[in-house]
Amino acid sequence: MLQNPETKYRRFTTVDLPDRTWPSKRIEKAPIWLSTDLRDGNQSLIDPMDGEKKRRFFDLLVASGFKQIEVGFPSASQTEFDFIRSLIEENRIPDDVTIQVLTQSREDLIRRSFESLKGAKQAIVHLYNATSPSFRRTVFNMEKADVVKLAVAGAKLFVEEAAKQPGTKWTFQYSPETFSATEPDFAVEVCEAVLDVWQPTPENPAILNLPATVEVAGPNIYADQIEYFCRNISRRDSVIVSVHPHNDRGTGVAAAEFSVMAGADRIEGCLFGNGERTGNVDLVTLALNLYTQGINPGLDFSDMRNVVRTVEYCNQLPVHPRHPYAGELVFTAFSGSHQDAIKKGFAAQSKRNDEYWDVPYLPIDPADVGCSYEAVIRVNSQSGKGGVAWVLEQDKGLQLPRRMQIDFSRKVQEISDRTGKEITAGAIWEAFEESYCLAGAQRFDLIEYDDTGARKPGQDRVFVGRITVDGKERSISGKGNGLISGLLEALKADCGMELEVLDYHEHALRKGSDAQAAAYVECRTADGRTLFGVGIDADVAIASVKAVLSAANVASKG
Ligand SMILES: CC(=O)SCCNC(=O)CCNC(=O)[C@H](O)C(C)(C)COP(=O)(O)OP(=O)(O)OC[C@H]1O[C@@H](n2cnc3c(N)ncnc32)[C@H](O)[C@@H]1OP(=O)(O)O
Ligand SMILES: CC(C)C(=O)C(=O)O
Ligand SMILES: [Mg+2]
Repeated sequence: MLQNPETKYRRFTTVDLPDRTWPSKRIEKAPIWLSTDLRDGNQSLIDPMDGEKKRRFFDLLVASGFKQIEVGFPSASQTEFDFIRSLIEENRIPDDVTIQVLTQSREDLIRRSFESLKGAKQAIVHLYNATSPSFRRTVFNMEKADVVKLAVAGAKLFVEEAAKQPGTKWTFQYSPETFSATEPDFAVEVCEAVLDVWQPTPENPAILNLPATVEVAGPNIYADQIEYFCRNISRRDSVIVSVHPHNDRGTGVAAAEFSVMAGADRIEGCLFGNGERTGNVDLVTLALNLYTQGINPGLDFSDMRNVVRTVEYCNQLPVHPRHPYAGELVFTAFSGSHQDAIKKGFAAQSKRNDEYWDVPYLPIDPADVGCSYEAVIRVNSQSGKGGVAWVLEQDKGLQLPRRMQIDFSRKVQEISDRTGKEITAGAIWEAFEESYCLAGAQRFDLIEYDDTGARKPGQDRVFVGRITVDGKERSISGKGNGLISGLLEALKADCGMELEVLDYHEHALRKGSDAQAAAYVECRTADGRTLFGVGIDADVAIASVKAVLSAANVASKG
């Protein structure tokens, strides 16, 4: 039995901001992105990355367009320190990319951090100390004034250490860790004290990073805190307001988006939301959320499978198959009505003149993240005729007429009900061949035919052919006003197979396939059954003859 939460957990205090403006704002441009995969992401891994994995991740981040990358916590370990040294000494940092390192507000750690950055063209050094009541009480045993002193001491050391390395363009960053659980006015007070030391200017701004170290409230409250901070911090033009949402309540992405609406300029997070506990905010989702609003995110995830592969390798953690934009299943519909709508959506999209993406159930064009359209529909017992037809069309180029789709979909449904499993494109094709007697020896098989006799308007055509019937060769002939009716007549007269054609379709197959045409017939048998046949051949006339024989074979099966 669950405990009574009323006596166990406190409600989060809201911010007194009745004139908040962020809810009616829109995001108009991409924020500055900072990937902390190599620091916050790395510190959450079971086995932290070694130098090789860190380098691979770093290269991926650069290739994806990140201009600011937190590369580590240099005072944490020799591995961290050496990795940062190797980036600098091996000249691996592009000129337009700035690396960032994190340090606590402790003298030895700060000095070591600056040491790790010797020779860097530019760098962001990131200072933090927790500021919330619980941390003040429990972790530091400090009053507010002492916490301010701790931050100021660190800030002063930054200035001192930076002065020793004038060849580097330094940017200073301060995080009041646990900002979202800190009294809003105290967060401003600590940051003001740090700014007083750093004296930022619009040309050389400081970064104030406001973390939801643990996400303890709804994203709207975080946005209120950010708007409050932006309104009350001095020197706003000399400060880059950065946010660092974690995802403990599962609303990290919403918190990040709301906070940009509330005035934040920059977001720190990790690819696919890796990070402490439930993770840092997911930068892939944020970037592609912007992209699907028509805003260039400045990040490139057009080869998503490669991004997923590399991140999975480096983190030794899987990306969930339903992860937004990136999971293996996020563009896949199994259910019938979704498949129907997607299939119609693709057809409508190709007919429209504008380029705007508008396909039901697909908020992004899968091609934009390097995915093919084949996987958008897969078939199981939840699927309908549209889905089955889609798979056949993608896989074999066949465009089944509507009533044949219904006929074949029933057969696929029987299989999926029986197996309870997904039916692959290969299994669908096998079922198709089996249903319409396309593979192996059949009762009626075409050897050859001729209908090239003289034709005059109004004159009947004569179908003369050789077929096998139950494996034995037989000559057949029949008259009709066209090829198919001549064949029907021949089948009736010479084989006792009476069929009436109710509907006929044919289409060319897409370039590159061996066969060039497919023909479909819907027939009624003498005993009133309706059934279908299909013929596929390089020659459209032969395809139609095969389609009728396919129907005759289906009729013979009973
Ligand atoms: C929210 C975040 O992600 S913050 C980043 C967290 N990341 C990491 O901690 C990864 C790297 N860290 C490490 O490798 C180690 O913690 C080190 C090397 C930095 C320090 O290790 P140690 O010296 O053994 O100290 P330890 O980790 O136990 O730190 C706790 C001490 O630091 C103090 N401390 C914690 N944060 C800070 C801070 N931001 N500024 C100053 N002191 C701090 C604590 O009060 C505690 O002090 P006490 O020993 O006097 O009680
Ligand atoms: C160090 C800070 C920015 C942090 O990672 C956090 O508070 O989550
Ligand atoms: Mg963090």
